[in-house]
Amino acid sequence: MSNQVLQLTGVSKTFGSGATAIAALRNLSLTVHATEFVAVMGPSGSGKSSLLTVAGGLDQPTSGEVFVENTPLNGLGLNELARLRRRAVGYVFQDFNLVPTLTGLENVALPRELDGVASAKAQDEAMDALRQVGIPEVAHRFMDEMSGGQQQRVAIARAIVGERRLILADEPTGALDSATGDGILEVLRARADSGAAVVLVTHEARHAAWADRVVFLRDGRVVDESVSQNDPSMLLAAAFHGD
Ligand SMILES: Nc1ncnc2c1ncn2[C@@H]1O[C@H](COP(=O)(O)OP(=O)(O)OP(=O)(O)O)[C@@H](O)[C@H]1O
Repeated sequence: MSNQVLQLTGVSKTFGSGATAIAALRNLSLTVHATEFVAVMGPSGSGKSSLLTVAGGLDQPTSGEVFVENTPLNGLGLNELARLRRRAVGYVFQDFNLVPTLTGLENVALPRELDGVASAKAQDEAMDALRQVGIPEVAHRFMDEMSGGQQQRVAIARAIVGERRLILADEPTGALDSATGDGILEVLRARADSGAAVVLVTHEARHAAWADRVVFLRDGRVVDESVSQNDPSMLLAAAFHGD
């Protein structure tokens, strides 16, 4: 299907080798289409973050293939991979990964400018993204002048700026109070509704209710998938599987 934004086929990821090898992902396959919002849940160590880093081309699978917008990542050189990541993939890291010497606005505009968008346009887009996550007031502040929650929202704005088609978010609401966290889920949902594919790692069953589908991992494998938004049985399943 042409509207596949992310496809993992038979992906395994092993850290280390020999007796101490750790299998983080085992023969995992997953397809996420445009307009789809998928929540990934599972116990600590089940491979959720590994799934995201491999899906976003930040790490290579040990075996199997990853396609982003039908482009096989393993066929790309480093520069091409970096370009594809900037253009197509918005990534929210657990530890935000913001540049401390840049302002909030500059952090959000940076990937667009690196991609050749004129500075004024990149800054307009960045301001729009900061408004969407509810913090236009931090545009001209540096990281050490922001709360943890504000930094987290800058990281989310950077991931959604410029209409990226694949949004990968690793526990993006961790530093936020529940009302602000819900606001972020709303932003991610709206991104999916307007054409992006969204993959969210979360521990919170409540957040999974925003998703079209919940994928449960255990020991690096998909052990269950629940479909249908706002289905109470899905919430129960999510609560059961969460740790
Ligand atoms: N860089 C690494 N080197 C060695 N082992 C790793 C590395 N990254 C992850 N692992 C191991 O791979 C397995 C899966 O880790 P991963 O971080 O993907 O799980 P997770 O489900 O995201 O966990 P959490 O919910 O605690 O963040 C774990 O056993 C972890 O210890």
